[in-house]
Amino acid sequence: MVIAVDGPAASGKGTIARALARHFGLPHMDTGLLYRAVALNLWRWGGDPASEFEALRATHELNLDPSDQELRSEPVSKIASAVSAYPSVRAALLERQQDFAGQPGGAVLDGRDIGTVIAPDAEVKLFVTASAEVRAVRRQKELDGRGMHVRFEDVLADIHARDERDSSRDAAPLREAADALHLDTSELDVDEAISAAIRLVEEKLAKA
Ligand SMILES: Nc1ncnc2c1ncn2[C@@H]1O[C@H](COP(=O)(O)OP(=O)(O)OP(=O)(O)O)[C@@H](O)[C@H]1O
Ligand SMILES: Nc1ccn([C@@H]2O[C@H](COP(=O)(O)O)[C@@H](O)[C@H]2O)c(=O)n1
Repeated sequence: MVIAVDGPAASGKGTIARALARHFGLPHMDTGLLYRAVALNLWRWGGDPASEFEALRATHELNLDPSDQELRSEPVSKIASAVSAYPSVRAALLERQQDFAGQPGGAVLDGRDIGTVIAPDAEVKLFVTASAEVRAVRRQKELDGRGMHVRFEDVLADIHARDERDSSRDAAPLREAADALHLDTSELDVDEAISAAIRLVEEKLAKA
């Protein structure tokens, strides 16, 4: 079974995807980390994020170490958002994601284009969202926890900017798939959001 989880920045899709993977005993891929790894490569060798050619070079020999704290740093987040708009960068990362989704037994993947591009035939698609303000509160708290103190207005502006870039790009824009189940977590805490997601998946499987 493949479960596709998409949604905007800090909507809680990663938290939900990890919990679904645990609940259903499936492997999980956070596809945002791939774009972050490309961004980190580019940043470390001083490449120019405005150059699609240089961004594509940064996809070569991609070593992804999810424990690398720099993957989640602000400069890398900004570069990841920029390079993810390049069609050649997306194409370079496609096979890795589709292979993961296609493994025997299935998988859970979260990102922006899982239900629309990576796994359009996924048995279950969730589109996780929350208001921009709620997402900014969550992101600010997360950054605080990592010792990075950023003004709320700046976090909110960054969320708006990322939403705009992710939804307006030509290559695999952030879109809710027509057959996705919509989950708004604005009023839900983590446990409630996870329970709601598990319920939605189980209801969908029961109908199949
Ligand atoms: N329902 C919720 N209520 C409160 N906090 C939440 C909820 N869901 C997630 N969070 C917290 O919000 C932050 C962002 O969550 P998460 O990383 O799951 O979002 P995301 O959509 O995967 O983000 P991104 O795509 O930007 O990496 C985390 O600190 C997480 O613990
Ligand atoms: N399937 C995806 C996943 C991510 N992106 C872009 O990567 C950036 C980092 O992703 P996070 O989920 O870790 O925040 C993000 O800004 C997206 O633009 C993507 O395009 N497609």
